[in-house]
Amino acid sequence: MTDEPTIGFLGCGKMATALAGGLVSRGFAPADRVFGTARSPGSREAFSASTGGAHTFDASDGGNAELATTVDVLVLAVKPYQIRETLEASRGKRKSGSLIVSVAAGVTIETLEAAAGAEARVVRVMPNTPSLVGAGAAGFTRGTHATDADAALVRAMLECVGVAEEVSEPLLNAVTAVSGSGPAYGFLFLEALADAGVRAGLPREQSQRLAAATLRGAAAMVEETGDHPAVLKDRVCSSGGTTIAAVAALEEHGLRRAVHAAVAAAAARSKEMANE
Ligand SMILES: NC(=O)C1=CN([C@@H]2O[C@H](COP(=O)(O)OP(=O)(O)OC[C@H]3O[C@@H](n4cnc5c(N)ncnc54)[C@H](OP(=O)(O)O)[C@@H]3O)[C@@H](O)[C@H]2O)C=CC1
Ligand SMILES: O=C(O)[C@@H]1CCC=N1
Repeated sequence: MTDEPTIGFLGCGKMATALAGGLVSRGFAPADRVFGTARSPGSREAFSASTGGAHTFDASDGGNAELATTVDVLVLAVKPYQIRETLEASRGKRKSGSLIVSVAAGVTIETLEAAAGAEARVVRVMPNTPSLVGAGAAGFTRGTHATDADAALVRAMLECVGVAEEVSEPLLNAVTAVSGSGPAYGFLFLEALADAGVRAGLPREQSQRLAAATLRGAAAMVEETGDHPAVLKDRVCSSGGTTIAAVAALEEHGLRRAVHAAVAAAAARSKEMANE
């Protein structure tokens, strides 16, 4: 493999577009070393636009095989139920020495290796869509034949667009539930906070800007101070003040229970998908 590997996304939908877009805009790979495949022109055009012109192949017209032949890193980014079939179809067509990276939720290393063929080097990744803006959070686990160099390459890719944690495979269900699906929880909370601000009288755009900057600020405080979130929360809560009144309302309405239930549901679903 060269210093600058070619990276191909088999399936160029929402996750592939976010990851590829982030990798190109953050300088991990120039657009002419990034490729994608999909069946519809719409998917391919959106991928190309978000990556500054990465070339795409038509999956309905032999494009998946062309991609497999072309790239050093083959990122499987179709729906989980399509992974086995598309990976089996790439057998005997993949570029010599290429690395397979799957971003599919719930599809195990065992399934990937069985579909890819003997000795295939596989890394399983759970990224998230904020990769597009360099604020991703990902977990990954290496397959039986993946080398230290493969793991280092995947880590470098993921760290170019955010943070990356190597975990044992069973923990990928938890990673999926916390950071893979997590942006949706953040967006839901942010939408609710902005709505509530509108209800309290703020114009919509101002409320949304304030809500987004506040959540970003809270996350940055946790990351940059290393303080426990509870300590930071306590510093906002003046005795008899506004914040503790709001915190009490959140506790009464079951915020913590709701978050626990959400993460447990996502982790259970991820585990279940391994058997589908
Ligand atoms: N969305 C997210 O936040 C995250 C998703 N993931 C994982 O990423 C994967 C993709 O999810 P997501 O991006 O959301 O889904 P999308 O539906 O947005 O993307 C799937 C892509 O696959 C293409 N496709 C379908 N069939 C084929 C085929 N036979 N050959 C090549 N391409 C094909 C689709 O385009 P077309 O229909 O035009 O062919 C589409 O571009 C999933 O496995 C998911 O678990 C992981 C982490 C986060
Ligand atoms: O909802 C899903 O199944 C995918 C995996 C994590 C985020 N989106």
